This record gives sequence, C-alpha cells and structure tokens, in this order.
Amino acid sequence: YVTRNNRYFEGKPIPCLPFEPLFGSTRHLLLRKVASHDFMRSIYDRFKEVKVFGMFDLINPVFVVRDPELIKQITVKDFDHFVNHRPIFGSNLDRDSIALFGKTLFALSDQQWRDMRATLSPAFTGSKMRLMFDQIVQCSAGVVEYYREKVNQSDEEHEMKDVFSRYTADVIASCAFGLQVDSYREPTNAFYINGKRMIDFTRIQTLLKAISYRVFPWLMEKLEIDLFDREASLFFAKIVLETEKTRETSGIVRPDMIHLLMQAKKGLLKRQKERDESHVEGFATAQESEVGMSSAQANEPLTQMELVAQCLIFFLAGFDTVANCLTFLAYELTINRDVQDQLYEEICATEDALQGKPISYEALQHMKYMDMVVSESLRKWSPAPSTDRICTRDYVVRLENGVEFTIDKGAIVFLPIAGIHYDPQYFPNPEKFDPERFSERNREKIIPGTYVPFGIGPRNCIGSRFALMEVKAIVYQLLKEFSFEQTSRTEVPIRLQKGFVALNSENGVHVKFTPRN
Ligand code: HEM
Repeated sequence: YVTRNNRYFEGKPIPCLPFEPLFGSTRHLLLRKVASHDFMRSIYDRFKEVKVFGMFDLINPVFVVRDPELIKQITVKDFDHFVNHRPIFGSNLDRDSIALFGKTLFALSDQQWRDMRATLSPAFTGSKMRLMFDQIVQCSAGVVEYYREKVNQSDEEHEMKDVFSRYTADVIASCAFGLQVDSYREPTNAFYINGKRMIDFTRIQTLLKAISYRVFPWLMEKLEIDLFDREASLFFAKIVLETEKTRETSGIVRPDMIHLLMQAKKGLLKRQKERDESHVEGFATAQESEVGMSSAQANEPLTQMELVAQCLIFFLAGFDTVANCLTFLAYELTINRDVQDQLYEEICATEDALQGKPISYEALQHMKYMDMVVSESLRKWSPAPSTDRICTRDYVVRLENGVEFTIDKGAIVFLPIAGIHYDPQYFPNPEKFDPERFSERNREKIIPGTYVPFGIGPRNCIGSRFALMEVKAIVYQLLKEFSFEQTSRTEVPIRLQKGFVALNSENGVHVKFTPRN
C-alpha cells in the first residue's frame, strides 16, 4: 500500500524529486527540519528549466506546476478537471453530523462546493464588507487604546503575533459570531482560547489526524474523524445555534456573518449590484468567478451544522493567515524605516482629509501606498506558501516543446505560491521588500498567474476582501498612534517555524511601540 505509487512518474517526461517510502519527498518537512515556506521555495528552484515536475507528498504523487500559463490553464480554463482540494479534511456525506471540517467551503467538493460557493459568495462582496467595517474599526480602535495605556505603564515592547492573534480573534467574534470579546483585557477568554485550540495544527493528535487523512483517507472518512478539535467545535456550535435562536425570537438584525448565513439558509441572501466606489479594490483581491456569481442556490437549504461550519471557516482560513500576514508586515515596516515613514505620511494625509471623522471603508480603499505595502508583504510572506488541487478527470498536458503527459485522476497538483513569488524573472531582487513593485505603473508589468497570495480561479480565497480590510484597518490605526521600532530582541533576518505548519515565525517578532506625540 505504501509503495504502490513509487513508479508513478517513471513513464512521464518530467523530472521527479527524490523520495523514500512513506516519507515521500517531504521527510524534512515531516521531521520539522525545514519551514513550509522555505521548502516550497527550495523545491521550486530545484528544476529551474521545467514547467512541471513530480514529487511525493508522503505516498501520493504530486505534480508541482511552475509555469504561470499552465497554472492558469489548470485553475481557470480547465477548472472542471481540478475542482477540489485534496481530500484531507473529511467530507460532508452526512450533512447533519458534528464532523464540521468536511462541511466548510474549503473542504467541500464537486456540486456541494459549487452550491455552497454560490450561496456564500454574496456575503463577501465589497458592499457587505462596508456593512461590517464599523465593527472592524471598533476592534482596531480598541487595540490602540489598550496599547496607549500600556505605554503609560512603560511597557513598550510587544510580540506581534500575539498582538495580532488577539485582534483577529476579536474581529472574528464580532464579524462572524456577533459577540463582543476583548482578548487584550481578558487574555484567557473562552472564545480566544478555543479559537487557538481549533487551529493548533502543531498538537500531536491533530498532526497524526492530518497525516492519517493523507495516507488512509477512506478509513478516516469511515470513522468520521474530524480535524477540528471536538470540544472546541461544540463550544462554537453552541454559540452559533444560541445566537441564531435569540435572533429569530427577538428579531435582532446585526450586520455580521451569522445574519448573512441565516439569510442564506432561508434562500434570501442575494448578490447586490456594487456601488461605484467599491471598484477601488486592493491589488491582491481575488476576483469571483462565474461559479460564485451564479444565482443558482443549493437544491437543499443549509443544515444547522453546515451553517455552523461556515462560521468556523473564519478560524480555519482567516485567523492565523491574517495574524501572520500582519506579523510579517509589522516586521518589514520595522526594519524598513523609509517604507514606514512613507506609509505614515499617507496615513496623516488621509486623516487630514477625513476632517475629524473616523476612518471609512472608502478612505481606506483609496490609500494607494497602503495597498502597495500590503501587496508586497503578501508577495514576500505569503501566509499560504502553496495551495493544491486534485485531478478529478484524466488531464492531458501538452507543452509547446512537444512534451505531452497525462495527469491521472486522483493525482495531486501543487501551486508553489512562495516559489513563484520569489522567482527573480517575475520579481527581480526578490529578497528586497519593495512596495514600488505594486505602484500603478509597475503593477501592469506583473505577469498574470505569478502573483497569487489568495490563490487563483473559481476556487480562490472567498475572504480576500475581508482579510485586506482587516489588515489595513489595524495598520492604519496602530501606525497613526505609534512608530514601530526595532529592539535587541527583533530577530533579523526572521527565522521561520519548521514543519508542516503554514508561515509562522520561530521566535516571534518583537517590536517597540513608540508614541508619535
Ligand atoms: C491574508 C489572509 C489570507 C490569505 C493569504 C488567504 C489565502 C487563501 C488561499 C491561498 C486559498 C486557496 C486558494 C486556491 O486554492 O486557489 C484560500 C482559500 C480560502 N480562504 Fe483564504 N486567505 C486569507 C484570509 C481568509 C479569510 C479572512 C477568510 C474568511 C472567511 C478566508 C476564507 C477562505 C475560504 C473559505 C477558502 C476556500 C475557498 C473555496 O474553496 O471555495 N480566507 N485562502
């Protein structure tokens, strides 16, 4: 069973990374000798001349696609062959069961995914983000207030992942679950602790479950084993179900995800025509495809557990990703003082133009340099170092040089995001943090398919607008009040956490907040 795929690449006209039984080509990752970001970069650089090469993820054959044209072909044009991610999260065979991971949009497959994407897509448009923006401002203003008090107590150095994880948890509580939580003043509140627990993939049980899903997916499915921690799932399920009940009985309407999902459950959530201003979008924003734009609703209404699972997606896909994006952005702003100063200038100009009014969604969207800085940070420190697809129908690849081969049904495709983002033919001098790559003049030169922090095609990140709004709002508020300064504990260059975990720093990012006046 373990070696049955070993000869898979032998007849194919593409190179293959060395591999060994069970470990495949990922031994160093599995044994925590390398960070996933560095791993993706190193394998991408291994075969500089080819468009595709093979490797093994444990026992499974993987095609790593290096070529942007082929990436677009697979993820957009011939999407019907590659609709799903790898089946490593469980499925939604029993729509009412408490095994929630398999019910999230990320894990759903085929028609269930198409229906859910079309159902959820109207909840993530610019107009819906605008409705949630006040809650984001409230959370980010709360953070600044908290650190202002801390400065008065002469406590000025902070570990940024901790700072931003708490912010992200408070935003999720407010925007997804309709709760007010203060994870700064109550650092051990149950929402924050259970949220952390939910996404802690370094716990040995979770790691073993993740590996077992890669090696014996059929068995894990049969046993209904959920990657989410059961106790934490129940904690959040209870919140969602109780909130839903209270809102139904008291007629409460609040502009948050629970409300939108309750509407979706009744088939009432419709895509609205966007107002003109919303056309100013972050460069990194992932655009919705026809699948998401389709007005077709699912044949069956959402079940209670499916609704709960979509709220949990904020933890699965939008907690660590956003906190890490912010942590690495803060790191770059701290060590690139010129960039920080230029961004601060734009913040002051925006503040002046607002004439005392609080920051608005539109004003934030119009901050060009902010968008350049965030875009560059997502290039250099992509929170998702790679993404994948599984081939659901045999697919013949024909390259211009006459090379031809088949990606067989069941094989995995990797899109090595971190590798592409550091390829000097697309981003010269890739180690340099240079927001100018994304200036209005320069961004036109970026080749489609080479900048994909939120993925690509119909299966791209549904939450990119939410993520960008959340990131920009806190950067605006914090930098307005404090400058970020390096201390003896700021590690330069930053070291990354090793193992299967997504982008994360090994020793934290320590930064001093110095009040501006
Ligand atoms: C900086 C933060 C984030 C980054 C870098 C990021 C990145 C990604 C990437 C690379 C994918 C896979 C796309 C593909 O395979 O083509 C993805 C999928 C997804 N993301 Fe995000 N994400 C972020 C924040 C969020 C947030 C805040 C949410 C909120 C709900 C979210 C929800 C999702 C969902 C639901 C999917 C699966 C979509 C589907 O399968 O249809 N993400 N994200």
